[in-house]
Amino acid sequence: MCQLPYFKQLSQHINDTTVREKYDIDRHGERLYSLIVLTKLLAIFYFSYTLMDIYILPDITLRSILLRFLIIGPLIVFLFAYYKRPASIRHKELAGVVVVVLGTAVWCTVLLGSENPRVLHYFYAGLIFQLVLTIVLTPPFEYSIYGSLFVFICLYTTIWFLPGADLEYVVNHLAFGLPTLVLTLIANYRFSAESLRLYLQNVNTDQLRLELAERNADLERISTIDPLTGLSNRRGLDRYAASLFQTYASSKEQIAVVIVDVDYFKAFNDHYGHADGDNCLQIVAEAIRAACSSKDMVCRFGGEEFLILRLMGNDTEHNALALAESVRANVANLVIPHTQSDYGIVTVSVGVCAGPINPMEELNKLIQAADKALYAAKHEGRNLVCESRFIGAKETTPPEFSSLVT
Ligand SMILES: Nc1nc2c(ncn2[C@@H]2O[C@H](COP(=O)(O)OP(=O)(O)OP(=O)(O)O)[C@@H](O)[C@H]2O)c(=O)[nH]1
Repeated sequence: MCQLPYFKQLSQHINDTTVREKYDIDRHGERLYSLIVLTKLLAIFYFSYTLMDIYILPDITLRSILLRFLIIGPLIVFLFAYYKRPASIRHKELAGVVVVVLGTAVWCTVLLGSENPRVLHYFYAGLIFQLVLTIVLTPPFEYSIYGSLFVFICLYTTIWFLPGADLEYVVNHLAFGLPTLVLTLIANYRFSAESLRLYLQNVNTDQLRLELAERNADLERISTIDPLTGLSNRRGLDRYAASLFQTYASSKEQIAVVIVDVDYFKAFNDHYGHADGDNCLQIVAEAIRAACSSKDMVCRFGGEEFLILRLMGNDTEHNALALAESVRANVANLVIPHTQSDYGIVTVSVGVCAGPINPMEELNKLIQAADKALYAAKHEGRNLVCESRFIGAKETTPPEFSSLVT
Protein backbone atom coordinates (compact mmCIF):
# COMPACT_ATOMS: atom_id res chain seq x y z
CA MET A 1 0.00 0.00 0.00
CA CYS A 2 2.93 2.29 0.82
CA GLN A 3 4.03 2.10 -2.82
CA LEU A 4 0.88 3.82 -4.05
CA PRO A 5 1.68 7.27 -5.52
CA TYR A 6 -0.60 8.92 -2.94
CA PHE A 7 1.51 7.58 -0.04
CA LYS A 8 4.75 8.39 -1.82
CA GLN A 9 3.64 11.98 -2.24
CA LEU A 10 2.52 12.20 1.40
CA SER A 11 5.95 11.19 2.65
CA GLN A 12 7.84 13.68 0.47
CA HIS A 13 9.19 16.89 2.03
CA ILE A 14 8.41 20.55 1.44
CA ASN A 15 11.18 22.52 3.13
CA ASP A 16 11.41 21.03 6.66
CA THR A 17 7.97 19.41 6.88
CA THR A 18 6.48 16.38 5.19
CA VAL A 19 3.74 16.88 2.62
CA ARG A 20 1.39 15.05 5.01
CA GLU A 21 2.02 17.56 7.84
CA LYS A 22 1.82 20.59 5.60
CA TYR A 23 -1.31 19.32 3.86
CA ASP A 24 -2.97 18.73 7.25
CA ILE A 25 -2.00 22.14 8.60
CA ASP A 26 -2.88 24.12 5.47
CA ARG A 27 -6.21 22.38 4.84
CA HIS A 28 -7.23 22.04 8.50
CA GLY A 29 -9.97 24.67 8.32
CA GLU A 30 -11.73 23.36 5.20
CA ARG A 31 -11.47 19.71 6.18
CA LEU A 32 -12.75 20.40 9.70
CA TYR A 33 -15.68 22.41 8.36
CA SER A 34 -16.87 19.58 6.11
CA LEU A 35 -16.19 17.06 8.90
CA ILE A 36 -18.46 18.98 11.30
CA VAL A 37 -21.24 19.45 8.73
CA LEU A 38 -21.16 15.79 7.67
CA THR A 39 -21.00 14.50 11.25
CA LYS A 40 -24.13 16.51 12.10
CA LEU A 41 -25.92 15.15 9.03
CA LEU A 42 -24.88 11.57 9.75
CA ALA A 43 -25.91 11.88 13.41
CA ILE A 44 -29.39 13.00 12.32
CA PHE A 45 -29.61 10.00 9.98
CA TYR A 46 -28.28 7.61 12.58
CA PHE A 47 -30.75 8.58 15.28
CA SER A 48 -33.72 8.92 12.92
CA TYR A 49 -33.12 5.29 11.96
CA THR A 50 -34.33 4.38 15.46
CA LEU A 51 -37.81 4.97 14.03
CA MET A 52 -36.98 2.58 11.20
CA ASP A 53 -35.85 -0.04 13.74
CA ILE A 54 -39.12 0.35 15.65
CA TYR A 55 -41.24 0.18 12.47
CA ILE A 56 -39.47 -2.78 10.83
CA LEU A 57 -38.41 -4.72 13.93
CA PRO A 58 -40.76 -3.78 16.80
CA ASP A 59 -39.28 -6.53 18.99
CA ILE A 60 -36.02 -4.59 19.43
CA THR A 61 -37.48 -1.14 20.17
CA LEU A 62 -36.06 -0.76 23.66
CA ARG A 63 -32.71 -2.29 22.71
CA SER A 64 -32.40 0.10 19.74
CA ILE A 65 -33.20 3.20 21.78
CA LEU A 66 -30.87 2.25 24.62
CA LEU A 67 -27.91 1.18 22.53
CA ARG A 68 -28.12 3.97 19.98
CA PHE A 69 -28.65 6.77 22.48
CA LEU A 70 -26.60 5.53 25.42
CA ILE A 71 -23.52 4.45 23.48
CA ILE A 72 -23.38 6.40 20.23
CA GLY A 73 -25.13 9.53 21.63
CA PRO A 74 -22.38 10.35 24.18
CA LEU A 75 -19.70 9.36 21.69
CA ILE A 76 -20.99 11.93 19.23
CA VAL A 77 -21.02 14.58 21.96
CA PHE A 78 -17.37 13.70 22.73
CA LEU A 79 -16.60 13.75 19.02
CA PHE A 80 -17.83 17.34 18.62
CA ALA A 81 -15.86 18.36 21.72
CA TYR A 82 -12.76 16.72 20.20
CA TYR A 83 -13.27 18.60 16.91
CA LYS A 84 -12.86 21.83 18.89
CA ARG A 85 -9.57 20.75 20.44
CA PRO A 86 -6.27 21.88 18.88
CA ALA A 87 -5.53 18.41 17.50
CA SER A 88 -4.39 17.54 13.99
CA ILE A 89 -7.16 17.26 11.40
CA ARG A 90 -5.98 13.73 10.60
CA HIS A 91 -6.68 12.69 14.20
CA LYS A 92 -10.10 14.32 14.09
CA GLU A 93 -10.91 12.47 10.88
CA LEU A 94 -9.71 9.26 12.48
CA ALA A 95 -11.99 9.94 15.49
CA GLY A 96 -14.91 10.37 13.05
CA VAL A 97 -14.07 7.02 11.41
CA VAL A 98 -13.87 5.29 14.80
CA VAL A 99 -17.32 6.57 15.79
CA VAL A 100 -18.83 5.37 12.50
CA VAL A 101 -17.21 1.97 13.01
CA LEU A 102 -18.64 1.80 16.55
CA GLY A 103 -21.99 2.94 15.17
CA THR A 104 -21.90 -0.07 12.82
CA ALA A 105 -21.06 -2.43 15.68
CA VAL A 106 -23.92 -1.02 17.76
CA TRP A 107 -26.35 -1.33 14.86
CA CYS A 108 -25.31 -4.95 14.30
CA THR A 109 -25.77 -5.64 18.04
CA VAL A 110 -29.25 -4.11 17.88
CA LEU A 111 -30.23 -6.35 14.95
CA LEU A 112 -28.82 -9.44 16.62
CA GLY A 113 -31.49 -9.10 19.29
CA SER A 114 -34.32 -9.49 16.78
CA GLU A 115 -36.18 -12.71 16.01
CA ASN A 116 -38.10 -11.07 13.20
CA PRO A 117 -37.40 -12.58 9.72
CA ARG A 118 -37.73 -9.04 8.18
CA VAL A 119 -34.28 -8.38 9.62
CA LEU A 120 -32.72 -9.97 6.52
CA HIS A 121 -34.16 -7.29 4.19
CA TYR A 122 -33.31 -4.54 6.63
CA PHE A 123 -29.72 -5.79 6.94
CA TYR A 124 -28.88 -4.44 3.46
CA ALA A 125 -28.96 -0.96 5.02
CA GLY A 126 -25.66 -1.90 6.71
CA LEU A 127 -23.88 -1.10 3.44
CA ILE A 128 -24.63 2.57 4.12
CA PHE A 129 -21.87 2.49 6.79
CA GLN A 130 -19.52 1.39 4.03
CA LEU A 131 -20.53 4.32 1.85
CA VAL A 132 -20.12 6.74 4.77
CA LEU A 133 -16.55 5.60 5.41
CA THR A 134 -15.48 5.85 1.79
CA ILE A 135 -17.34 8.43 -0.24
CA VAL A 136 -19.42 10.46 2.25
CA LEU A 137 -16.93 11.38 4.98
CA THR A 138 -14.04 10.88 2.54
CA PRO A 139 -11.46 10.47 5.29
CA PRO A 140 -7.81 9.96 4.22
CA PHE A 141 -7.48 6.70 2.28
CA GLU A 142 -5.47 4.97 5.01
CA TYR A 143 -8.34 5.43 7.51
CA SER A 144 -11.02 4.70 4.96
CA ILE A 145 -9.52 1.32 4.09
CA TYR A 146 -9.16 0.16 7.72
CA GLY A 147 -12.61 1.49 8.69
CA SER A 148 -14.25 -0.14 5.66
CA LEU A 149 -12.57 -3.50 6.30
CA PHE A 150 -13.73 -3.39 9.91
CA VAL A 151 -17.32 -2.62 8.83
CA PHE A 152 -17.12 -5.39 6.23
CA ILE A 153 -15.94 -7.92 8.83
CA CYS A 154 -18.51 -6.69 11.35
CA LEU A 155 -21.39 -7.05 8.85
CA TYR A 156 -20.35 -10.46 7.56
CA THR A 157 -19.79 -11.80 11.06
CA THR A 158 -23.22 -10.60 12.18
CA ILE A 159 -24.96 -11.92 9.07
CA TRP A 160 -24.49 -15.58 10.13
CA PHE A 161 -26.37 -14.98 13.37
CA LEU A 162 -29.43 -13.35 11.85
CA PRO A 163 -32.65 -15.40 11.97
CA GLY A 164 -33.17 -17.21 8.62
CA ALA A 165 -29.73 -16.36 7.15
CA ASP A 166 -28.26 -19.16 5.03
CA LEU A 167 -25.40 -19.48 2.57
CA GLU A 168 -27.55 -18.29 -0.35
CA TYR A 169 -28.50 -15.13 1.53
CA VAL A 170 -24.88 -14.45 2.44
CA VAL A 171 -23.73 -14.95 -1.17
CA ASN A 172 -26.55 -12.69 -2.40
CA HIS A 173 -25.53 -10.08 0.10
CA LEU A 174 -21.87 -10.41 -0.86
CA ALA A 175 -22.77 -9.95 -4.54
CA PHE A 176 -23.67 -6.41 -3.63
CA GLY A 177 -21.50 -5.87 -0.54
CA LEU A 178 -18.12 -6.83 -1.97
CA PRO A 179 -18.26 -4.59 -5.07
CA THR A 180 -19.56 -1.80 -2.83
CA LEU A 181 -16.50 -2.19 -0.61
CA VAL A 182 -13.97 -2.35 -3.44
CA LEU A 183 -15.48 0.26 -5.75
CA THR A 184 -16.14 2.86 -3.08
CA LEU A 185 -12.61 2.37 -1.73
CA ILE A 186 -11.31 3.01 -5.24
CA ALA A 187 -13.45 6.15 -5.35
CA ASN A 188 -12.01 7.23 -1.98
CA TYR A 189 -8.45 6.61 -3.18
CA ARG A 190 -9.02 8.64 -6.32
CA PHE A 191 -10.57 11.46 -4.32
CA SER A 192 -7.72 11.47 -1.74
CA ALA A 193 -5.03 11.32 -4.43
CA GLU A 194 -6.69 14.00 -6.58
CA SER A 195 -7.19 16.36 -3.61
CA LEU A 196 -3.54 15.93 -2.69
CA ARG A 197 -2.44 16.48 -6.31
CA LEU A 198 -4.44 19.72 -6.54
CA TYR A 199 -3.09 20.86 -3.20
CA LEU A 200 0.52 20.21 -4.29
CA GLN A 201 -0.16 21.99 -7.57
CA ASN A 202 -1.33 25.02 -5.59
CA VAL A 203 1.72 24.88 -3.32
CA ASN A 204 3.88 24.74 -6.44
CA THR A 205 2.08 27.68 -8.02
CA ASP A 206 2.42 29.72 -4.81
CA GLN A 207 6.13 28.95 -4.66
CA LEU A 208 6.58 29.94 -8.31
CA ARG A 209 4.63 33.14 -7.69
CA LEU A 210 6.88 33.95 -4.72
CA GLU A 211 10.04 33.25 -6.71
CA LEU A 212 8.72 35.35 -9.58
CA ALA A 213 7.96 38.24 -7.21
CA GLU A 214 11.50 37.98 -5.77
CA ARG A 215 13.04 37.85 -9.26
CA ASN A 216 10.93 40.84 -10.32
CA ALA A 217 12.07 42.77 -7.27
CA ASP A 218 15.70 41.85 -8.14
CA LEU A 219 15.22 42.86 -11.77
CA GLU A 220 13.56 46.09 -10.69
CA ARG A 221 16.52 46.84 -8.43
CA ILE A 222 19.12 45.82 -11.04
CA SER A 223 17.42 47.86 -13.75
CA THR A 224 17.91 51.03 -11.73
CA ILE A 225 21.55 50.42 -10.80
CA ASP A 226 24.67 51.19 -12.78
CA PRO A 227 26.73 47.98 -12.87
CA LEU A 228 30.16 49.70 -12.93
CA THR A 229 29.78 52.05 -9.97
CA GLY A 230 26.83 50.57 -8.07
CA LEU A 231 25.16 53.99 -8.08
CA SER A 232 21.68 54.60 -9.48
CA ASN A 233 21.36 54.97 -13.21
CA ARG A 234 19.16 57.36 -15.21
CA ARG A 235 16.12 55.12 -14.74
CA GLY A 236 16.69 55.17 -10.99
CA LEU A 237 16.95 58.94 -11.10
CA ASP A 238 13.68 59.25 -13.04
CA ARG A 239 11.86 57.00 -10.57
CA TYR A 240 13.25 58.89 -7.61
CA ALA A 241 12.31 62.24 -9.15
CA ALA A 242 8.77 61.03 -9.91
CA SER A 243 8.27 59.86 -6.31
CA LEU A 244 9.75 63.13 -5.04
CA PHE A 245 7.27 65.17 -7.03
CA GLN A 246 4.41 63.11 -5.69
CA THR A 247 5.52 63.51 -2.09
CA TYR A 248 6.50 67.18 -2.19
CA ALA A 249 4.21 68.43 -4.98
CA SER A 250 2.60 71.14 -2.87
CA SER A 251 5.41 71.87 -0.43
CA LYS A 252 7.86 74.76 -0.47
CA GLU A 253 10.80 72.39 -0.26
CA GLN A 254 13.78 73.18 -2.50
CA ILE A 255 15.96 70.74 -4.36
CA ALA A 256 19.59 71.06 -5.43
CA VAL A 257 20.99 69.54 -8.61
CA VAL A 258 24.73 68.92 -8.56
CA ILE A 259 26.44 67.65 -11.74
CA VAL A 260 29.94 66.27 -11.46
CA ASP A 261 32.15 65.58 -14.49
CA VAL A 262 35.63 64.01 -14.48
CA ASP A 263 38.16 66.31 -16.12
CA TYR A 264 40.17 65.22 -19.15
CA PHE A 265 38.81 61.72 -18.91
CA LYS A 266 39.24 60.94 -22.58
CA ALA A 267 42.94 61.70 -22.17
CA PHE A 268 43.01 59.49 -19.04
CA ASN A 269 41.50 56.61 -20.99
CA ASP A 270 43.84 57.13 -23.91
CA HIS A 271 46.89 57.24 -21.65
CA TYR A 272 46.14 54.60 -19.01
CA GLY A 273 43.71 52.37 -20.91
CA HIS A 274 40.00 51.69 -20.62
CA ALA A 275 40.33 49.22 -17.72
CA ASP A 276 42.14 51.80 -15.56
CA GLY A 277 39.52 54.31 -16.71
CA ASP A 278 36.81 52.01 -15.34
CA ASN A 279 38.72 51.66 -12.06
CA CYS A 280 39.08 55.39 -11.82
CA LEU A 281 35.33 55.88 -12.34
CA GLN A 282 34.59 53.41 -9.55
CA ILE A 283 36.90 55.19 -7.11
CA VAL A 284 35.58 58.61 -8.06
CA ALA A 285 31.99 57.35 -7.67
CA GLU A 286 32.84 56.13 -4.16
CA ALA A 287 34.36 59.52 -3.27
CA ILE A 288 31.22 61.30 -4.52
CA ARG A 289 29.01 58.92 -2.54
CA ALA A 290 31.11 59.59 0.57
CA ALA A 291 30.50 63.33 0.27
CA CYS A 292 26.73 62.82 0.16
CA SER A 293 24.26 61.98 2.90
CA SER A 294 22.26 58.76 2.82
CA LYS A 295 19.18 60.78 1.82
CA ASP A 296 20.80 62.18 -1.34
CA MET A 297 20.10 60.56 -4.68
CA VAL A 298 23.45 59.92 -6.38
CA CYS A 299 23.43 58.61 -9.91
CA ARG A 300 25.74 57.98 -12.81
CA PHE A 301 24.25 60.40 -15.25
CA GLY A 302 26.40 59.61 -18.27
CA GLY A 303 29.82 58.10 -19.09
CA GLU A 304 32.04 60.11 -16.70
CA GLU A 305 29.28 62.37 -15.44
CA PHE A 306 27.46 62.03 -12.10
CA LEU A 307 24.38 63.78 -10.75
CA ILE A 308 23.28 64.39 -7.16
CA LEU A 309 19.77 65.41 -6.09
CA ARG A 310 19.54 66.80 -2.59
CA LEU A 311 16.42 67.85 -0.76
CA MET A 312 17.27 71.18 0.86
CA GLY A 313 16.35 72.67 4.19
CA ASN A 314 16.16 76.47 4.55
CA ASP A 315 19.87 77.00 4.09
CA THR A 316 19.56 76.32 0.38
CA GLU A 317 22.52 77.81 -1.43
CA HIS A 318 25.21 77.18 1.13
CA ASN A 319 24.01 73.64 1.52
CA ALA A 320 24.25 72.87 -2.20
CA LEU A 321 27.55 74.65 -2.63
CA ALA A 322 29.02 72.95 0.42
CA LEU A 323 28.01 69.59 -1.00
CA ALA A 324 29.50 70.42 -4.42
CA GLU A 325 32.71 71.64 -2.86
CA SER A 326 33.06 68.59 -0.68
CA VAL A 327 32.59 66.37 -3.77
CA ARG A 328 35.28 68.29 -5.65
CA ALA A 329 37.67 68.17 -2.69
CA ASN A 330 37.01 64.47 -2.01
CA VAL A 331 38.01 63.56 -5.58
CA ALA A 332 41.07 65.80 -5.59
CA ASN A 333 42.16 64.29 -2.25
CA LEU A 334 42.23 60.85 -3.84
CA VAL A 335 45.34 62.07 -5.70
CA ILE A 336 44.87 59.62 -8.57
CA PRO A 337 47.76 60.31 -10.99
CA HIS A 338 46.69 61.83 -14.28
CA THR A 339 49.74 63.02 -16.21
CA GLN A 340 47.55 64.35 -19.00
CA SER A 341 45.78 66.84 -16.72
CA ASP A 342 47.06 70.32 -15.85
CA TYR A 343 46.69 69.33 -12.18
CA GLY A 344 48.63 66.07 -12.51
CA ILE A 345 45.83 64.24 -10.71
CA VAL A 346 42.23 63.25 -11.44
CA THR A 347 39.88 66.15 -10.70
CA VAL A 348 36.24 66.93 -11.26
CA SER A 349 34.34 70.03 -12.27
CA VAL A 350 31.00 70.62 -10.60
CA GLY A 351 27.88 72.55 -11.66
CA VAL A 352 25.14 73.39 -9.16
CA CYS A 353 21.63 74.77 -9.35
CA ALA A 354 18.97 74.78 -6.60
CA GLY A 355 15.25 75.51 -7.04
CA PRO A 356 11.74 74.49 -6.03
CA ILE A 357 10.49 70.93 -6.45
CA ASN A 358 8.17 70.95 -9.38
CA PRO A 359 7.18 68.57 -12.13
CA MET A 360 9.70 66.96 -14.45
CA GLU A 361 10.13 69.93 -16.85
CA GLU A 362 11.26 72.05 -13.90
CA LEU A 363 13.78 69.41 -12.89
CA ASN A 364 15.06 69.37 -16.46
CA LYS A 365 15.42 73.16 -16.24
CA LEU A 366 17.46 72.79 -13.04
CA ILE A 367 19.60 70.11 -14.69
CA GLN A 368 20.19 72.33 -17.73
CA ALA A 369 21.16 75.23 -15.47
CA ALA A 370 23.52 73.00 -13.45
CA ASP A 371 24.96 71.73 -16.74
CA LYS A 372 25.61 75.32 -17.88
CA ALA A 373 27.38 75.98 -14.59
CA LEU A 374 29.44 72.82 -15.13
CA TYR A 375 30.36 73.99 -18.63
CA ALA A 376 31.48 77.32 -17.16
CA ALA A 377 33.61 75.48 -14.57
CA LYS A 378 35.25 73.49 -17.37
CA HIS A 379 35.79 76.64 -19.36
CA GLU A 380 37.44 78.42 -16.42
CA GLY A 381 40.08 75.73 -16.01
CA ARG A 382 38.33 72.72 -14.38
CA ASN A 383 38.62 71.40 -10.79
CA LEU A 384 36.08 74.11 -9.94
CA VAL A 385 32.56 74.49 -8.54
CA CYS A 386 30.21 76.81 -10.36
CA GLU A 387 26.60 77.66 -9.58
CA SER A 388 23.54 78.93 -11.44
CA ARG A 389 20.72 80.35 -9.30
CA PHE A 390 17.03 79.75 -9.79
CA ILE A 391 15.29 83.11 -9.70
CA GLY A 392 11.73 82.00 -10.32
CA ALA A 393 9.50 81.60 -13.35
CA LYS A 394 11.91 79.08 -14.76
CA GLU A 395 14.73 81.63 -14.96
CA THR A 396 18.23 81.04 -13.70
CA THR A 397 21.11 83.44 -13.24
CA PRO A 398 24.24 83.10 -15.38
CA PRO A 399 26.74 80.76 -13.73
CA GLU A 400 28.81 82.17 -10.86
CA PHE A 401 31.82 80.67 -9.19
CA SER A 402 31.55 79.48 -5.68
CA SER A 403 33.33 81.54 -3.07
CA LEU A 404 34.15 78.34 -1.30
CA VAL A 405 36.47 77.22 -4.09
CA THR A 406 40.08 77.94 -3.43
N1 LIG B 1 36.84 53.79 -19.08
C1 LIG B 1 35.65 54.31 -19.34
N2 LIG B 1 35.54 55.40 -20.07
C2 LIG B 1 34.33 55.94 -20.31
C3 LIG B 1 33.18 55.34 -19.82
N3 LIG B 1 32.10 56.09 -20.22
C4 LIG B 1 32.60 57.12 -20.94
N4 LIG B 1 33.94 57.03 -20.99
C5 LIG B 1 34.88 57.90 -21.66
O1 LIG B 1 34.86 59.18 -21.08
C6 LIG B 1 35.40 60.06 -22.03
C7 LIG B 1 34.71 61.39 -21.95
O2 LIG B 1 35.39 62.26 -22.76
P1 LIG B 1 34.93 63.71 -23.10
O3 LIG B 1 33.43 63.77 -23.11
O4 LIG B 1 35.61 64.14 -24.35
O5 LIG B 1 35.40 64.57 -21.89
P2 LIG B 1 36.79 64.72 -21.18
O6 LIG B 1 37.90 64.06 -21.93
O7 LIG B 1 36.62 64.26 -19.77
O8 LIG B 1 37.03 66.27 -21.21
P3 LIG B 1 36.34 67.30 -20.28
O9 LIG B 1 35.06 66.75 -19.79
O10 LIG B 1 36.14 68.51 -21.15
O11 LIG B 1 37.30 67.58 -19.18
C8 LIG B 1 35.28 59.38 -23.41
O12 LIG B 1 36.53 59.05 -23.90
C9 LIG B 1 34.48 58.12 -23.10
O13 LIG B 1 34.92 57.03 -23.89
C10 LIG B 1 33.29 54.15 -19.05
O14 LIG B 1 32.35 53.55 -18.59
N5 LIG B 1 34.54 53.68 -18.82
